[in-house]
Amino acid sequence: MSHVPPLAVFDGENLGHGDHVVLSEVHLTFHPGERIALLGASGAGKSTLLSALRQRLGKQAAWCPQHHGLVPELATYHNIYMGRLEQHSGLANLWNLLRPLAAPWQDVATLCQLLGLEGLMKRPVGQLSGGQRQRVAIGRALYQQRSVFLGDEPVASVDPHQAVELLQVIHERHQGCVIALHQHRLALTHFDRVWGLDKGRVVLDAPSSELSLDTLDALYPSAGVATKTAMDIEQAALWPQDSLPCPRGQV
Ligand SMILES: Nc1ncnc2c1ncn2[C@@H]1O[C@H](COP(=O)(O)OP(=O)(O)OP(=O)(O)O)[C@@H](O)[C@H]1O
Repeated sequence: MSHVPPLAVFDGENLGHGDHVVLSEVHLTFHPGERIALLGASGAGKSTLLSALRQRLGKQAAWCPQHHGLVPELATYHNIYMGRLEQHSGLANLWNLLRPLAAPWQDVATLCQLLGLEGLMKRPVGQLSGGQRQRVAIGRALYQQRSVFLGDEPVASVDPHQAVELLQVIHERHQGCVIALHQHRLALTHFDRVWGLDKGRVVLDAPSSELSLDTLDALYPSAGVATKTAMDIEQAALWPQDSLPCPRGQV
C-alpha cells in the first residue's frame, strides 16, 4: 500500500450546484500519479465532478475547460500566455499584450511546435479550426505548469491520431490527470483507472485493465452499437484492442 497521501478524497458527499444535487454520495479517491478517465452520458455530471476536483486541488491543477474559454480576438500566443497571467504583474501582462516578451514567446513557440500549432502563433484564435482551438486550450493548460491536469473533453474536437498524441503530451507533463472523454477505447488504452457516472451516482471506479468496452458502453442510456461514437469506431480501426499502442495505462 502506498503511504503517499491522496490528492483528493470524496467521502460520501453530494456534489452539485447550489441546492441542486447532481451526484449523490460520491466516494472517490484521486491518488498522485493516477491517470483517470471520467466517463458518462451527457448531463451525467462529469463537469460537476471536475469542478469539485478543481476546488479541492487549487493551484496543483491545470484546467482545460469544455468550451475552451479562449478570447477569439487575441492571437494563439496571447491565449496560451494567459495560462500564466497571474504569475506576472499587471504591467508586465499589458506590455506583453502589446509587445510580446522574448522569453514567453520562445516558451509558447516550443509548446506550439509540440501541439502542431507552429505558424499560427500570431493568428487570432477566432480564425482557427475547432481542433486547432482545442489544441490552443490544451496549450494554455500546459503552460500553467501544474502537477495535475484536469480536462473536460479536451480531445473531443481532434481526430483520433491527434487525440492519442495530445493525451501522450498531457501524460508526459503531469503527475496525474482526470479527463472527461467519450472515446471509450482511449479510456482503456491510455488511462490507469476509469470513473463512470450514471443516474446521479458514481457507478464505476475500477482499473482500466479490468474493464471492457462493453462495460464502458453500458454507462450510456441506450447502450449498444449505436452508442459507439464515430471516434470509437475510428479508434478501433486504428488500435485493435489486442494490439494496443502502449501497455494499458502507459504511454
Ligand atoms: N451551473 C449550474 N447550475 C445548475 N445546474 C447545473 C449547472 N451546471 C450543470 N448543471 C446541471 O447539472 C447536471 C450535470 O451537468 P454536467 O455539466 O456536470 O454534466 P456533463 O456530464 O459534464 O455533461 P456534458 O457531457 O453534456 O458536458 C445537468 O443536469 C445540468 O443541467
